Amino acid sequence: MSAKMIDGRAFAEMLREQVSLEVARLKENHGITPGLAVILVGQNPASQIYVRNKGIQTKAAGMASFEHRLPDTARQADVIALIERLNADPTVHGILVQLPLPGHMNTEAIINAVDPSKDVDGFHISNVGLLSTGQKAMVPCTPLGCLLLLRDHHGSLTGLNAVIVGRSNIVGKPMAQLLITADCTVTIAHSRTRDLPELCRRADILIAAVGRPGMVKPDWIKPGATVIDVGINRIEEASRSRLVGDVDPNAAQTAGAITPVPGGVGPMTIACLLANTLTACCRTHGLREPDGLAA
Ligand SMILES: NC(=O)C1=CN([C@@H]2O[C@H](COP(=O)(O)OP(=O)(O)OC[C@H]3O[C@@H](n4cnc5c(N)ncnc54)[C@H](OP(=O)(O)O)[C@@H]3O)[C@@H](O)[C@H]2O)C=CC1
Ligand SMILES: Nc1nc(=O)c2c([nH]1)NC[C@@H]1CN(c3ccc(C(=O)N[C@@H](CCC(=O)O)C(=O)O)cc3)C=[N+]21
Repeated sequence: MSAKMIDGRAFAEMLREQVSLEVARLKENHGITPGLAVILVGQNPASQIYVRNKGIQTKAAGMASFEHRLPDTARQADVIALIERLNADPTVHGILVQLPLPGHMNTEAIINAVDPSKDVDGFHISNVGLLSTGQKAMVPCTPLGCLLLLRDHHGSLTGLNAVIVGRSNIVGKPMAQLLITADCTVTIAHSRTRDLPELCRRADILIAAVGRPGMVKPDWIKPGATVIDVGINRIEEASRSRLVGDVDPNAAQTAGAITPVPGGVGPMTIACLLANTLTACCRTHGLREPDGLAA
């Protein structure tokens, strides 16, 4: 049997369409245009592509897009001064600082300089705390995207065993919080986990967020399980570069459903960023939040 391919690209397009409609309504009824500011420090080629795509999709949704590029040589104080300016700017409802930052900068200090109500990445300690205590937070885009795909596929997630491979602050940990709130039984695995294949075989929902091409093998998957491949790995092959996930493509023969790479979680991340910007804008202005866009 071959798994159902979960079409993240199509789902993300639907989500962006929904965001566009709400943005148009906000403009029409309240004269407000949601704005997203993205800060890019340095020349990381992958980051440049992501930031460009974000700008294009932000504008396509009818929102205002502000891009701020700083050189590698910028000082941490310059980045924080810029963030403070954006915090105070009423036309900016969301602020994203593209990661990774250059090595001489303290990522935590920079993330925590963002006004939590504009923290559309959901990385600020206040939002992390709100999420982990089950309160209304800004939710990190990638885990939110995974949750929306899982809810769409399963309906209720109650009682399902979820195994998350990866414990980063941007994917693994917030993913665990969301799935706990969705009444899954959650296990987080990492590089020190013993007998990872055996643990994965117990998962009804398996989430791979590791950064190792094809690490998750077909015989690690419980027949019929849902597999969400968060990994984005660029590999060089026959002098061309292509994107692969953390899951071996042959896993589709064991899984019940699986997200492809590309075309799975990646497009959902950007769609959720736009949804979060809209949510932040509605909250700032005390307006009703559109249904179905937040966790
Ligand atoms: N689709 C999207 O929108 C996004 C995709 N990504 C992709 O997701 C992947 C993970 O990203 P991110 O969370 O930032 O990565 P990190 O490098 O921050 O975390 C990787 C995690 O994987 C664990 N790990 C590493 N090797 C193994 C192993 N052999 N067995 C088990 N666990 C292991 C690490 O364990 P330990 O903690 O013990 O070191 C760590 O917890 C990357 O490919 C990244 O490009 C990331 C963000 C968004
Ligand atoms: N502050 C911050 N927030 C982030 O959310 C953030 C970040 N920094 N740094 C980098 C990672 C990575 N990330 C991706 C977003 C979209 C795709 C995406 O659209 N992927 C497409 C393919 C794109 C391509 O072809 O390169 C796909 O999977 O189909 C991938 C990865 C967000 N991240």
